[in-house]
Amino acid sequence: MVTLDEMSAEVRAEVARVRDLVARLHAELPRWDLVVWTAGNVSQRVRVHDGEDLFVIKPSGVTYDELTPESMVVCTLDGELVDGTRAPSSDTAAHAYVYRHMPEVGGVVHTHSTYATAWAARGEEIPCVLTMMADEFGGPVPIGPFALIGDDSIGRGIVETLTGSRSPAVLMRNHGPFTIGKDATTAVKAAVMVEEVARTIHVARQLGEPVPIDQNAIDSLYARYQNVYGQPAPAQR
Ligand SMILES: O=C(CO)[C@@H](O)[C@H](O)COP(=O)(O)O
Repeated sequence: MVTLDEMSAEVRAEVARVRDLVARLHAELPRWDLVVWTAGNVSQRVRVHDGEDLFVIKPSGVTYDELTPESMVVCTLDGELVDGTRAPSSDTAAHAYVYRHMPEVGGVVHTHSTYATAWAARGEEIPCVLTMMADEFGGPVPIGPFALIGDDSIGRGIVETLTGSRSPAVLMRNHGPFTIGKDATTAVKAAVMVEEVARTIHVARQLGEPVPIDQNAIDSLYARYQNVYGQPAPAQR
């Protein structure tokens, strides 16, 4: 087993930075009411230029108020422990599978947020009937297959469902949302947004049938939000 101490100073410095970031991002899950007790987890890939990538994930079953950068666990993309004093998340295999099969993904988040998980319990995708959905998801939020925790099943379901999809979120049937992003911050944002739209559309459906948005409008909204929205990128010096 490779250990972190055997790696370059550059890798060790990047692992320390990602540990701090992932520990701070875990606090966003209870902050946005996306988890209770120890449910959910966040990870981020550590890109290693002259070797195999790693990723940082939370330790299993540790309450959010006890999570620190030092408690974060470092694993290989095969889910093998590289550094950490505690057992890694029970979703480590799922995160690892996503990182192995979706090289563009830098962050993975799992929550049990109430409304998104309610849609997962019914195995029904969230229809794209809000401009916010078109912005963030580029269409509906899809349902992934039922899969037991502990092996590659969940990871395979995430990859099979999201490969080729605009959506950064998948509702794993009878389980809950998993989100991906270019980094963990982006994946946490997707977790916050999928809960928001799940709740809003649930409320809308109590009052009647939501009105669909024309596909051309969805495409236009998605392109604007993904490429224009927000502050312009700083000019290259
Ligand atoms: O969904 C499950 C268990 O069904 C897990 O994702 C828990 O929600 C978090 O597990 P740990 O990350 O604490 O191991």
